[in-house]
Amino acid sequence: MTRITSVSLRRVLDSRGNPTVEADVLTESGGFGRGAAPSGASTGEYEAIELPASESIAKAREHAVPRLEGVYAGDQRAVDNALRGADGTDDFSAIGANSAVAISMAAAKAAADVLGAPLYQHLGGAFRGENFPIPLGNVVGGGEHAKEATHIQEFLAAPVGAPSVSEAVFANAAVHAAVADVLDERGVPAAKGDEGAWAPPISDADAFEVVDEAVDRVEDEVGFEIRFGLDMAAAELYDDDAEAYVYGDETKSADEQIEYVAGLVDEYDLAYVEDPLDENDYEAFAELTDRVGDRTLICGDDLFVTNVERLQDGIDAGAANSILIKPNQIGTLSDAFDAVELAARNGYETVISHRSGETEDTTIAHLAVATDAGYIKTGTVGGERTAKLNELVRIADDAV
Ligand SMILES: C=C(OP(=O)(O)O)C(=O)O
Ligand SMILES: [Mg+2]
Repeated sequence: MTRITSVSLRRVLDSRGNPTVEADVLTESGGFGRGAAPSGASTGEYEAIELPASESIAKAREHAVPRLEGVYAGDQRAVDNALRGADGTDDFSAIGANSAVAISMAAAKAAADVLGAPLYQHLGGAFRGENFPIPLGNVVGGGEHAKEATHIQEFLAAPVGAPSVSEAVFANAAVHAAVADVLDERGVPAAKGDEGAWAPPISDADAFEVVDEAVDRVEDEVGFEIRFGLDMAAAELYDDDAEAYVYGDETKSADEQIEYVAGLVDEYDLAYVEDPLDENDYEAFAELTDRVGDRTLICGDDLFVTNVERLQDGIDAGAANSILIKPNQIGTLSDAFDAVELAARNGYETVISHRSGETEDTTIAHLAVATDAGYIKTGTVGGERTAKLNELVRIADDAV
């Protein structure tokens, strides 16, 4: 029996030290699941709404919890429909997407617990667990995740030739360490940003050199192909009034930005470019994808916000060839699955992603395996990041 008997909610710390929502779901037969909401810093304009943790908890206790009692935890759509019904808005602004996503994930885990199956198998079925995503590892970063560092938000190691997920995870950690060596050799001090990437006070051009060198060194060491990619988080660089992308004292028009990114793809053989353009500019996304989409992934994060309607607009426009999936951007696992399925039906690659504010929750590692995602973006070092990476290693080792 997987009927939900209780849902409890509490405030816990996230990796930035901010309060976030944790949910516990219990079922009639003693199944237990716990989920915690992550939180973004460079959030997209069209994301579901996160409320202050205390307010979200109070609203969810009043409106959602009574509706969830008696619902089958194993029927994820019923759980998520109950959450949507309790909220009554399109963007979870009534109870908060933070409580919604924490409950949605906790219910899935409670159902898996009742079944005695790993979460990825409950979500993805019996034939999942053979394919693993390539982890994209943030090794240098700035933007909204670290002040006085690069304008580009994330430089991401992409160990595309790794023979196993474990070797890929360790390769990314080695690139992270090699970046520290290269920075040290150049006499550049570096703190870390929100996701554990190095946040050196250097130009974007210098960061490309540093990451390229670090990747080369580790590639020589491990003997398989490692490339790198970017999350430009360009909506954060875009100034609506100036109609330009602002890089400190320099600005670029949309055409110049397309030219710049296309040049970077070729110069550095980039495997992946996320949000290279503003979240409202489908047309520019389409132009860039037309130019370089045959040799790199152009991924929409703030552009699509895990939302099937925005993704469909992108598919119609030819904008991008991949989508970032962040369950808290949309509020439930069912909605996240719908976005993955629409993407897959249209030949878009999927990249399951963490947020810059994270917890020890490992749901996204299971989600990536369950959905057969090509990639996962979940950092490189730091406890809240390694929680997901180590879970992937355990799933591959059949040890969850
Ligand atoms: C993980 C990201 O950052 P945030 O969680 O701050 O949106 C991102 O932009 O992809
Ligand atoms: Mg992003």
